[in-house]
Formats: sequence, structure tokens, C-alpha cells
Amino acid sequence: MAGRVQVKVCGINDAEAYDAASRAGADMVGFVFYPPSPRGVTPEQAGALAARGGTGRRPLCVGLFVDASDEEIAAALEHAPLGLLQLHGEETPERCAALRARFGLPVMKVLGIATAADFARLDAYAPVVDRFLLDAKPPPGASLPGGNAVSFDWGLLAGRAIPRPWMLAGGLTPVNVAAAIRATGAPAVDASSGLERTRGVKDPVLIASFVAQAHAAEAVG
Ligand SMILES: O=C(O)c1ccccc1NCC(=O)[C@H](O)[C@H](O)COP(=O)(O)O
Repeated sequence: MAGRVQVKVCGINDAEAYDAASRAGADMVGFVFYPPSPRGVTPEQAGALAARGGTGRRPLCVGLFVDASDEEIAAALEHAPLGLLQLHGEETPERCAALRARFGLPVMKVLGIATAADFARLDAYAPVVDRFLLDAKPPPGASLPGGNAVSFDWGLLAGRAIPRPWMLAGGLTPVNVAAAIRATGAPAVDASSGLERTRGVKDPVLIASFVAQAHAAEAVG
């Protein structure tokens, strides 16, 4: 089914990046509530960024958590108007269901893909999540569970039905995003590292280019 591809810009941690994403028409921005990350933000910082509203589209705010406690998520929600919880750790289906019920927000579970066998995990999560984010697994020795600028084999998605709405991530850039959408039929895409001028610092020009390239591409899956 053809359609306009949704775009998420992840790891927004300063006003220049937030404004660039909004101006470019990004559908979603991601705030990383994971202190070890160079893109990490506090609840207060995320709240201040979201309050900018933006000069263009007001993007949906996505909170990225890694095996966070209920208290950590509640603290983020006290300050930031999150519309989607991205769970980027080892959260089980039961944990996803519990968080969805407790906070009354949609949940997007991240699953790392390296081989066809990895898709088997989707079925257990499908009844209790609202979306999947399909990402590369962290490379050996990586210090972060995501945001590592690596792609998985997009061919693994060919002809595959994903049981919930989903988003493609992992090593996407303004240069490869159109090809990624064509190859996978992804209805939504997410990028972080590929939009940075240095690690942890977004580049407004790369953000604008990524959003434009993705919105110009059409999902065919
Ligand atoms: O970005 C981080 O620092 C991060 C830390 C902990 C868990 C996840 C993290 N990022 C995830 C993402 O930014 C994206 O959802 C996705 O993994 C794509 O990242 P990239 O390959 O850098 O575009």
C-alpha cells in the first residue's frame, strides 16, 4: 500500500535540533531518557524543548527508555508531554502491557534484527504494543543499546507481514533513507546518528534533508 512515510528524528537534545525537526515537518521527535547516552536529556530539558512548539509542525514527542522504572517514566511525564513510549531495553511483553496500562500511552517496542529468526519474537509482543521499531542489534562492544549507526539487512523484510504498525531504524541517513523505504516498504522511519555533525549533536541541514527525502519517498510494502 502506498502512502506518506512518517518520520521520527531521535535524540533531540537542543533547541536548534528541535526547531529544525519541526520546521522540516518531522512527525515525531525522540527524547532519550537514558543518562549514559550522549543524547540524553533530563525530564526538565525535554519539557523545555517540547514547549517550544516549533516553527512548523508540532511533532509528537516520543520518550525513549531503557529498562526504566515506573518512577523514571512518571518523572519524565511530569515535565514532557510524551505521546508514545519507546521501550529500547529488554522489556518483556508483560512489562510492555503493564506500562501501557499504567500510563495510558501507546507503547513502541524496539526489537533488534539480525536474522530471519529474530522476527519470531514479534508475535509475543503484538497483542500488547501499539507499534514496533525494527532496529539493528548493537554491534559487539557497543556501549549503547541503540543509536549505533548500524543497519540490518533490509532484505529480511521483503514480503514479510509485520503484525502491528512499524518503523524502520538503524543507520538511516539522508542518503540511504529513500532506498531503505523502497527496499522494505517501511511506513515510518527513524534516525539519530546519521543526522549528527558530531556524536550527540544534531545537524539542522541533515535533519531537513532526511525529513524531505523520507517524505518524498513512498512506501510500497
Ligand atoms: O541514541 C541513543 O543514544 C540511544 C541510547 C539508548 C538506547 C537507544 C538509543 N537510540 C535509539 C535511536 O536513536 C533510534 O531509535 C535507532 O536506534 C536508530 O539509531 P541510529 O542508528 O543512530 O540512527
